[in-house]
Amino acid sequence: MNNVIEIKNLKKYYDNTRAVDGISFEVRKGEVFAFLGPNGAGKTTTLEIIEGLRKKDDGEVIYFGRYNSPSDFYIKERIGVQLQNSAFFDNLTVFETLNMFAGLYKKSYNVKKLIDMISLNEKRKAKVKELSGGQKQRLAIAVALVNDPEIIFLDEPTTGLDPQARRMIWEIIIELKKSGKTIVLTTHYMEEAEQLADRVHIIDHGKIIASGTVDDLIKSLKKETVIVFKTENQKLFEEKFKCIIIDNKVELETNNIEKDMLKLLEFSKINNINLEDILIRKPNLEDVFLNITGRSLRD
Ligand SMILES: Nc1ncnc2c1ncn2[C@@H]1O[C@H](COP(=O)(O)OP(=O)(O)OP(=O)(O)O)[C@@H](O)[C@H]1O
Repeated sequence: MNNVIEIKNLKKYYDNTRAVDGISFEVRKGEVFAFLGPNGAGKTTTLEIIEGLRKKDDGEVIYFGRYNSPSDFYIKERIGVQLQNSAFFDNLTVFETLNMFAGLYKKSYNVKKLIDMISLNEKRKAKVKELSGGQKQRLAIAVALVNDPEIIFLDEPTTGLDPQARRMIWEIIIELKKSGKTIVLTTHYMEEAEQLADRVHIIDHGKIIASGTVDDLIKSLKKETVIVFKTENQKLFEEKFKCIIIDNKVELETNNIEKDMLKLLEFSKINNINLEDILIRKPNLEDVFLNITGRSLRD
């Protein structure tokens, strides 16, 4: 039995919003499973239903092949949850906070080791209110680990953090995977999914619109290269070459870079148009999302 979680036809509607619109997937033991999607796609709602924090309207959540209630004590002892916004007691120290949470479980991780794991040793006596955003987020992950869970849910663990703080969290997640934990992660950062995930499920308007390994998803585009440039005449290129405009740049996906590059340059010369900041890159998950939805992940 390799699936630790199976989700069947999950639904959650709010008035006119189909927050989760009939999604099914499974999470395999030991993998980093990522939900990638823009704001409002339904990631948090899905996660919170699986965690037992929100009620579903329909569908099934099955843990370890047989338990269908996340609020069962058996399940609670085996999962760890980091919410998108965690509220801690401002005046407790890092050590006191973790010690308090550890006291809630039958089995708990050694708090000193946990502090080591999240590299907050120097801050163990600091009060929560004195921590930086990245340090607070690492504390939130440590709280999720306090019961030494088999499955860890991380809801947008690096949102709003600077690149260095983000990397520190990525390293913690990589170490957790190495130690055999299963990690379910949501993110709207394509790089995060690319760096960490064994399998990515792209979610939009409450539906899973693509899933697979990062490589498989990118290969599904069937394009080898993307030419990116800036110009003041974006519309002209959009019409003539079926380019996409994203972040004020023009992007052309191609399987024949020499031919298409020449065409672009000739066209710009004939029409006396300047092309600036030309670069060539490999396709990424952002392109996958764009090709399916016609929108950018960051819209
Ligand atoms: N309690 C609620 N009442 C009404 N609508 C809600 C509620 N919670 C979520 N929604 C709506 O459901 C949709 C999905 O929201 P959800 O928070 O799950 O998305 P998300 O992908 O996690 O986005 P974000 O990254 O912004 O958190 C959104 O349109 C949101 O406005």
